[in-house]
This record gives sequence, C-alpha cells and structure tokens, in this order.
Amino acid sequence: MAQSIDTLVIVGVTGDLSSRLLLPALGQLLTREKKRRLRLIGVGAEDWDDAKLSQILKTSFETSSAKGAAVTDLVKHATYMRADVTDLDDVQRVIDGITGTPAIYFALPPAITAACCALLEKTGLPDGTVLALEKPFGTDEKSAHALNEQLARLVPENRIFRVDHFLGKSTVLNVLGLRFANRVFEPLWNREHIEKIDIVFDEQLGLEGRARYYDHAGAMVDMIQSHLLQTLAFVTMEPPASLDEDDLRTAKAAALRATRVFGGDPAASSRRARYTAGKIGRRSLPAYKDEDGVDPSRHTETLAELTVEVRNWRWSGVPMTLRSGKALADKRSEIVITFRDAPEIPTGFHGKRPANVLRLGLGPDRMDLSVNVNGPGDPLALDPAVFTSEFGEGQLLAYGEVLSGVLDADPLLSIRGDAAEECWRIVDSVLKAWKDDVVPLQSYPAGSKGPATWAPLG
Ligand SMILES: NC(=O)C1=CN([C@@H]2O[C@H](COP(=O)(O)OP(=O)(O)OC[C@H]3O[C@@H](n4cnc5c(N)ncnc54)[C@H](OP(=O)(O)O)[C@@H]3O)[C@@H](O)[C@H]2O)C=CC1
Ligand SMILES: O=C1O[C@H](COP(=O)(O)O)[C@@H](O)[C@H](O)[C@H]1O
Repeated sequence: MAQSIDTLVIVGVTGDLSSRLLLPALGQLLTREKKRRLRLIGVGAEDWDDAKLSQILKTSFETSSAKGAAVTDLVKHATYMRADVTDLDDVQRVIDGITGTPAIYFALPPAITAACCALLEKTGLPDGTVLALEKPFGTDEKSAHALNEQLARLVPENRIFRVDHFLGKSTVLNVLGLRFANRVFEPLWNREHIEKIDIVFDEQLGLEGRARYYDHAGAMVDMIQSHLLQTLAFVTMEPPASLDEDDLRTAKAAALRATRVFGGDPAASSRRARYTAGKIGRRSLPAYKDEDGVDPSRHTETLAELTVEVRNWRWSGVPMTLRSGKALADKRSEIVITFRDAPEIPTGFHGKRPANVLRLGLGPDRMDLSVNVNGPGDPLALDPAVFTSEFGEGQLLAYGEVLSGVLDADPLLSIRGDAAEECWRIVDSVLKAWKDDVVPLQSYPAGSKGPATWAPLG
C-alpha cells in the first residue's frame, strides 16, 4: 500500500494511552511492515528529552516484542518536544518542527484536544495532514457538532480520524464477516427471530490511576457512548454493498440514526452504580470515591447499563442492552444474541430447551452457538449443545489496526463526524436524567457481579 504519511506526531506521548496501548501497537505494526519509514515526534507537557523518549519507546516496544529495521529507524530518529498545547506559541513551535506529511495523533484529554485544535486554525497545518482524535469526541451532541465544524475548517473529513479502537478488534470486525458472508445468520437477523441483544464489557480493572480523565467521563461516556454503540452499529446495520469506507460508514451511521433509548424513557432504560471497597481475587481495592484524584461529589458511575432500540422495520421493539463496568468479579466481554423460541415443537419431544444463543466473545475471540438437539440415550429427549469456534487473535492489536488506517490515510475504521454526533444524541438524555438524579446511583462492592438487584445479562 502506498505510504502517504511519513511523520507521526503523538501529542500526549507522556500519557497512559500512549505508553500502554499506542506505542506497543506502533511497534507491532512496524515489525510487520519493515519497509515503512516513519519519523516520530513525541509532544508532551513533561520535562522529557529525546533520550527519555527513546527509553520509553524501547520499554513500550518490548511489550509487543517489536523489532526490525523499521523499529530501529524510528527509535533512532524520534524526537521529543516539550509543549503546552493550549499555548499558541508552543503549538506554532510544534507545527514548525514538522517535516513531511504528518498524522497528528491527539492522545490527550478531550478538552485539551479541542483547545489545541482551535489554535491550529491560527497556525495552519502542513499539506496533507491527517488528524487523529481519541474518544470521547466532545462532551455532548452540541460540543461534538462544534468540534466537527472546527475540524472541517482544518482538514477534509476523510483526513479526520475519530478513533475507536473497538472497531480495530478482530471479533468486532468478524461481526461483518459472520453476518454478510454467510447464508445462515442474516435471514434470521431481525425482530422476527431475535428476542434481544446484549453487549457486555465487564472489567476487573479499577480506576488504575486515571481519575484525571475517568472521573469526568464515567462508564457511560468512557465505554457505552463510544465503543459499545459503535459495536452495536455493526450488529444492527443493513448490509453495505462493499467494505469501502463510504458504504460501510454510511450503513453504520444509518443504524445509529435509528437508535433511541428504549421506549423513549431515559430513566427507565438506564442504571448506574459505583464500586465500594472490596477484593478482586487477592487484590484489595479502595472505594472508588476514595481513589486518588476522585471528587466524590461528582457521583461518577463505574458501572452503567443502557437499553436502546433501533427504530426501523428490521429491529423495532427488540431490546438491546449495553453494559460496562469496572472492578467487577469477572472479566466478560461479549455480544450475546438471544433468538426467539421455536414457533412449535412436535409433540413427543421432551427435556431441556433453552433459547438459541449466539455469543461472540471480544477477548478471548470466540463464537459459541447453542442449539437444542436430540440428546444421547433417549432419542426424543432434547439436550442443548454448543458449537464453539476459537477465532484466534487478529494479526494486529486493535490499536495497530487503528494506526494502520491513520498512517495509510484510510478512514474505514474511523468514526465519521455524523456518527460521532449520533452517539451523543443517543445518550444525552440519559446523562441529563442522571445529572438530575432521576436515576439513583447504586453501589456494589469491588469484586462483586454488580448491585445484587441487577438481573444478569445474556
Ligand atoms: N488510557 C487508556 O486506556 C485509554 C485512553 N483513551 C483516551 O486517550 C486520551 C488520553 O487518555 P490517557 O492517556 O489515559 O490520559 P493521561 O492523563 O494519562 O494522558 C494525557 C496526556 O496529555 C498530556 N497533556 C495534558 N494537558 C496537556 C497540555 N496542555 N499540553 C500538552 N500535553 C498535555 C499529559 O501530559 P502531563 O502528564 O504532563 O500533564 C499526558 O501526557 C483520552 O481521551 C482517553 O479517553 C482511549 C482509550 C484507552
Ligand atoms: O477505551 C477504553 O477501553 C478500555 C478497554 O479496552 P481494552 O481494549 O483495553 O480491553 C477501558 O479499560 C478504558 O477504560 C477505556 O477508556
């Protein structure tokens, strides 16, 4: 593939996202693509220098066993710039220091990214610049719209990458293959045959020192507003004619446009909770409100659940529940499709007959399809059986897929501006109901399955 970007500027290179996810993925990508030559400019507020950046690069690259000519070349030529990117002179200095055609990756808190983009209108940008922005994209529908307008004044839409690394996860991409490259699922993929859809992303991780970001986001914005709604769009969209970025992203945006909170009632369709002190395995966690940097009066939720519906002929009335939380007993990440009961069972069959369920695991990547078959022994006794397939890992980490798109200026896996606004439109009324305290903030001990009164999903 033609290389269009030759300089990667990571703004916020001193942060958690950069060292833990972006840089290891970059190392993995360069290990596979030995001919790619990339100049890295790391920008951060910390008092680092080139040597410190190079040390961080080596440590991050070790975690993905990165090696080879492209990796060595990048480390050798990487430079660090200390800058406050909310300061015009500093931003000008960064822009002046860029050579070649850059991708500028904002690994920053969203408010800082927005402030920096406003300054870029004054400094201007090198020709062909690609801008990559992390989620959350704005803080509500209005601010996302304003940010879109601001970005449109900087570069064309196909050079704006609103990053969602879930779209780089191989099982999320597998939803497309499973649905659109087979005869067996798509004819059943509608309200006639599907009872409900659940997408669950439960983590054992707690706050992990990320209060500065997370305490302003919470589980709804951190996970549901972005990753889980994007995943749902892959599950519910109409078949695109091709996997071209225009066809795919148009189909995804149409699905999101049809998505509403279930029954139009933001309070009845959502729940929130926050963890108290507890133990996950042998690890003790303090209560969220006592974590460093947390402002308890913000009432930030660490577990959120939202039921939506997709208001079109295919999906009308099917509840789709998205749930994500931290400090839970078990790590569980899956898309669960529960089918309706068979319309009629011939008299004579007996035994267990649970609903057919298709589970798509997002890590480990796997698929389980449970069906009812004649069991062993008595030929008329029904017995559930599960067909399982381990998908194996994708060739690249999710962030590797994302970076590959950014560096090749291929926006297929990035979120288009209209879709980013739709995701906020879907959750804005829920966030308002929570702010107005219409939905109580419940609690659960760290290491539990969540509040005891919440029915399990899937
Ligand atoms: N961490 C994660 O697991 C994930 C994070 N993200 C997203 O990535 C973004 C960054 O998150 P994360 O890395 O966790 O946050 P961090 O707080 O760890 O890092 C933010 C970085 O921004 C820098 N920064 C802040 N203000 C300025 C400024 N005025 N000028 C220059 N640099 C500045 C910080 O520098 P300094 O420390 O010196 O202040 C730091 O390097 C967020 O939007 C988040 O949603 C997305 C997916 C996963
Ligand atoms: O974006 C985020 O995602 C991670 C979970 O994704 P994973 O790919 O690392 O499993 C989540 O922990 C984090 O809070 C959120 O910001």
